[in-house]
This record gives sequence, structure tokens and C-alpha cells, in this order.
Amino acid sequence: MNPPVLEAKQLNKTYRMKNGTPFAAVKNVSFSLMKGETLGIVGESGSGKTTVAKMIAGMIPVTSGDIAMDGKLLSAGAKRPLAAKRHIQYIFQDPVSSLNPRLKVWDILAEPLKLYFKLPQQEVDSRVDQLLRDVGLPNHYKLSYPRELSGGQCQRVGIARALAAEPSIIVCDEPTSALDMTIQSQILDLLKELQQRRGISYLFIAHGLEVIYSISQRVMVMRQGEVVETGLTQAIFADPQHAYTQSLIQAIPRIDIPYFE
Ligand SMILES: Nc1ncnc2c1ncn2[C@@H]1O[C@H](COP(=O)(O)OP(=O)(O)OP(=O)(O)O)[C@@H](O)[C@H]1O
Repeated sequence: MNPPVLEAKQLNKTYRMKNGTPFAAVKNVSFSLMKGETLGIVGESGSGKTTVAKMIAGMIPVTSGDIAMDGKLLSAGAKRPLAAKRHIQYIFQDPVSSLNPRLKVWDILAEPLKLYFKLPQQEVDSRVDQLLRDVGLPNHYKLSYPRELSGGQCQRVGIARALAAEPSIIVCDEPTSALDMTIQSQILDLLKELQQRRGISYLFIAHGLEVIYSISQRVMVMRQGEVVETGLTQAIFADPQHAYTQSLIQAIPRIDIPYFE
């Protein structure tokens, strides 16, 4: 089997509350992510999913534990080298507020191209056009501001911005939960298609298991900062071991899940 593209070992994150009390939001979380794989992270609100995602993306430091990409240890924030930052991109839950309102779509997409690849202007133009095609957005949207786009269109821009960096991994932090059902499935289809074409790995966060079922090969279930169960998605659905996972499966509206047909 190929080595994992990403390995997280014994990750811990302790936040300091306003009154100074420490709060352990993530406790001893370990997992690996293979090339071209989607690992779903599921769990109730506050279970620590976004905290794990932000540590992986280097947006916040770990309290303890190791994150390695292609076998090399990664640090967080400004200490993470640009090449490593480029390889782990992030798609946010709220597509509109994740885009700079003062920039047109062209500038939003040009930014990572200039930052990571230092491309000349003409090449930036043609790459922006290609990115818009890749995410199924008509070319004229490059002259629009985020406020002039729908939520689904903004999320396509968010995906294009992540793709611009040509990453190995995209952290998808509930990328469809702010969208209505039809748009949700269009965005999931787009993410699947891009993964097939480019071999990108996804760390895909969701509240519930229904979205995870359709996109991820493996799933990690979190509760109160800890991993309660990890396994192949099919196996977890067929035979959930932990009572909490069982309750998540029972909460799924049955008509939406092919497994229940
Ligand atoms: N900057 C912070 N300072 C203090 N506590 C925080 C901070 N960020 C998150 N927390 C706390 O850590 C816990 C985990 O939060 P996190 O956002 O990782 O959960 P989540 O599973 O992603 O939740 P949701 O599904 O609602 O996004 C929560 O109790 C949250 O209040």
C-alpha cells in the first residue's frame, strides 16, 4: 500500500477560556489520509472537527502532537513553509464570507497563482479562465464581486481558489452545509469529479453522516474532542460499533441515503 500523504499523531489542542481556564477541545486524535482518498470527520457541534482541520491546515498551532505530510513534520502558521502551505488548502463552511468582498473573482483567483507560482500576468489570465472552467462557472463571473454571486457560485469560487494552489490535500470544512439540497449535491459532484481527475485527498468535515456517506471512503467519528470510531464508511454504516455512531446513523433521514434503499 502507498504511504499516507498526511499523518496526524496524538493531536491535542487546549484553548484558554476568557476566565483563564484551560479547555481541551481535541484529545489524542490520530489518523492518516491516503493519496486520492476522502476521510470524513463527523460529530456533533463542538466535538472538535474544525479545530482538527485548522491544525492540519496550519491555521492554529497544536498544543501537542505531530502532523506530517509525505513523511515530513509540519509546523503551524508563519513557521510553515510556503510550499507546505500550498499543498494543504481549505474550503470554508460559509462560502460568501470566506471570500474577500473587496476583490473581484479574478483577483481572488489570481492571488494564490501569484503567491505560490509567481506567474506572469498573461499566464495568470489564462489560468484564471481555466480555473473557472474547472469549477463550471461562466467566464464573465471573473468580473463580479462575491456579493453578486449566489452561495453555490461563491463556493465554486472557493473551490477554484483552493485548486489554484494545486494542492495535494483540501480540507473541506462543511462546504455544503450553508447551501440548499440541490446545490449541495452539485458541489459534492464537483468535488468528486475534481478528485478523480487530480488525485487530491480530502479531509471532509460534516455534522451528520448523510453527506459523508456520499463522498468519503473512510470516516472518523468524533465526540467531545475524541475519536470514538474510525473505519470504512460502508462498514461503519453496516455495523457501527459505538453507541454514539449508532445514534448518528439513526438520525439520518432515510429517504436521502442509497444505503437504506
Ligand atoms: N478560539 C477558541 N477559543 C476557545 N474555545 C474554542 C475556540 N475555538 C473553538 N473552541 C471550543 O472548542 C470546542 C470545539 O470547537 P470546534 O469548532 O472545533 O468544534 P466543531 O466540531 O467543529 O463544531 P461545529 O460543528 O459547530 O463547527 C468547542 O467547545 C468550542 O467552543
